[in-house]
Amino acid sequence: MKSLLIYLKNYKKESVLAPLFKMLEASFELLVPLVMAAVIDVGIADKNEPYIIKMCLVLIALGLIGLVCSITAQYFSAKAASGFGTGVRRALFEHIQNLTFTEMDTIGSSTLITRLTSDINQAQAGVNLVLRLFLRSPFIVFGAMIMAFTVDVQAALIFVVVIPVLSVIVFGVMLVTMPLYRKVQSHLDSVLLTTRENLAGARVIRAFNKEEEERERFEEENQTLTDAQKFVGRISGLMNPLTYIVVNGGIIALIYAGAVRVNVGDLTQGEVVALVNYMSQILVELVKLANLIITVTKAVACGNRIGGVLKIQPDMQDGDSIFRPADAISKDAAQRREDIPAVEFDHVSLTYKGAAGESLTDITFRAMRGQTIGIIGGTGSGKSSLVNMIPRFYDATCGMIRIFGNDIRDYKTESLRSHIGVVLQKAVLFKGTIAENLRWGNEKASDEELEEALEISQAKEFVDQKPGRLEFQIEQGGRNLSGGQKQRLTIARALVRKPEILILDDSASALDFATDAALRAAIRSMKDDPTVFIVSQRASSVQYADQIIVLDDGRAAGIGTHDELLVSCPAYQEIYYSQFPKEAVSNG
Ligand SMILES: Nc1ncnc2c1ncn2[C@@H]1O[C@H](COP(=O)(O)OP(=O)(O)OP(=O)(O)O)[C@@H](O)[C@H]1O
Repeated sequence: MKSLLIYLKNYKKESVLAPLFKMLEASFELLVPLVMAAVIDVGIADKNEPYIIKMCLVLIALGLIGLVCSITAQYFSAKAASGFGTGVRRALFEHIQNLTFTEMDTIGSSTLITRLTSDINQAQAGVNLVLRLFLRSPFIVFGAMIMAFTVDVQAALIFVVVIPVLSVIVFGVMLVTMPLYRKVQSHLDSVLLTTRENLAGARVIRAFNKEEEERERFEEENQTLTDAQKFVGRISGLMNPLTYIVVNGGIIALIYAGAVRVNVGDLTQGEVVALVNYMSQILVELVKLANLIITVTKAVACGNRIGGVLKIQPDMQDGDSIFRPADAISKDAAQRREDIPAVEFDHVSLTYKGAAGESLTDITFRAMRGQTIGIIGGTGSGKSSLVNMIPRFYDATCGMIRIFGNDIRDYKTESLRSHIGVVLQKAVLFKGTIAENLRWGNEKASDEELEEALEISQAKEFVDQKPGRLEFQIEQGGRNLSGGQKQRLTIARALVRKPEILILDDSASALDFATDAALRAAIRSMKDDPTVFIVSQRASSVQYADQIIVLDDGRAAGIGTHDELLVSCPAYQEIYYSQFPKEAVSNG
C-alpha cells in the first residue's frame, strides 16, 4: 500500500488541508459544551434572556463555521481520494497493457478486473476516510478529555476510568471482526467471480440447460457470503450496546459526583452538562475511529493486492531495434536480401509457465518473403502456440526465432507488431463504427484502403448491405454481426495494416468453403506480397500453401508441400484422407 501513496503526490495540498479543516471543525465542536454550560449557569440561572440569545447565536455561529470547515475538508479529501483512485487506476491499466500473456494467464483476467475496480474503490474510500478522520477523532478524544480536566479535575477522573474501558471494548470488537471482514471480502470476490463467469457464458448455460445448477451454485456462494456477513454483523452489533452501557454508567457516575459537588458549590450545573457532553463526544469518536481502522485495514489489504500486480515486472525484455523489413539485413553479409527468411524457427521449443511439459518441441523451418505457410494438426497440437510466438505473445523457452534475419528479441515489440497482422481464432471487435474498428490496423488508413481490405477479406458484400456502410455501428463485442461477418472484419482489420507477415489463426472457420477459397485467392494476389501463415484444421485451407507444417503433439511431424506430404507424412495423410476420402479423391 505504501508504494501506492506516490499517487497522492499531486494532491499534497489537499492531503494537508483536509485533515486541518477537520481539526478546525473539531476545535469548534469542543467549544460547544462550554457555551452550553454558560447558557445554563449564566443565562438560565440569572434569567438573562439577552445573554441566552447571544449564546444561542454563538452556538449557531459555531455550528455554521463547523459546517463550512467540514464541507471544505470533505471537498479536499474527496478531490485527493478521487485523484488518487484515478492515478492508481491509470497506472494499473497501463501496467497490465505491458504484462506478457504469460503473466496475464497466471494472474487471470477476473482477478485483474477485481484489482482495477473494487480493490481500487476500497483503497480510494480508505484514503478519503483517513484524510478526514485520522487526526480528527484522536484530537476530539484527547481534546474532550483535556477540556473535561479544565472544567473539573475530580469529575474528569471518571473519564480516566471510562475511556480505557471504552477503548478495550471498541478495539476488542474491531480486532475480532477484522479477520472476519477479510473473509467476507474473499466470499464477495467469489460471488463476483461466479457472477462474471455466469454472465459471460449465459448463452452456453442456457443451451445446456444448466440454469438450475448455476442458480444453485450462485445461491450457495451468496448464502456463504450472507452467513459470513451476518456473523460479523452480530459481533459488530455488540459494540453499540456494550459501549452505551459503559458510557451511560460513566454519565450516571458523572451526574452523581457532579450533583454532590454542585451541592457543596464546587461545580455548577452547566459544568456537569458540559462534562456529560464531552463523554458523549468521546464515545462517538471512538466508534468512528474503530470504523476508520476497519475501513483502513480493508483498504490496505486491497492496496497490497494492487501493489502486488504493479510489482510484477514483465519477464519479456523489449529489444531496441526498429523493425524495418524493407531494409532487412543479415548479420551474414554474404547472404542476399531475398534469401533472408521472413520468419525462421531454429530448434524452437515452448513450455508455458506452470505447464507440466512442452507445448512445442524442436520446431525448425524457414518461411521466405511472400510465401504462404500452412499449419495443420489436431486439437491441442500446438498450432496457435507456434504462430503466437511470431508477434512475441510468448517467447521461446529454447531455440531462436529470427524475423528478417534478426533475433526476434532484438526488435522493439511495438515496432515488430506494427508490421504483423494477426487474426485470432476468436473474432473480437469493439463498440464503434466499422471504419473505427478497421482503423485499429492503421489509424491513418484512407477510406480507399479500408475498402480494399474489405474486398480482400470478402467482407465488402455484407458491409454494402449494412446501413451507413463504413459508418455502421458495431455493438459491444460485435453482437449485432454474425460469426462469419465478425471473422471477415477482423481479417480486414489485419489487412488494413498492410502487414509484412499475416497470421490467420483458424480465422476462416466460420466461413463457407467458397468464401474461404476466395479469401485465400485474394490474399495470394495482394500486391504487397506478405508472408502468410494459415492455421487450420481443414486440409483444403492449407493445401495450396508453399509449405505445410504438420504438427503432432507439439512436434513437426512433417514439413513440405501438399504433394510431398501426401507421399511422405503419415500424419498429413491421416488428416487429408479423413476429410477427402481416398475413393472420392481418386474418383474426382
Ligand atoms: N496460455 C497457455 N497456458 C498454458 N498452456 C497452454 C496455453 N495455451 C495453450 N496451452 C497448451 O498448449 C498446447 C497447445 O495448444 P494450442 O492452443 O497451441 O493448440 P492448437 O493446435 O492451436 O489447438 P486448437 O486447434 O484446439 O486451437 C495445449 O496442450 C494447451 O493446453
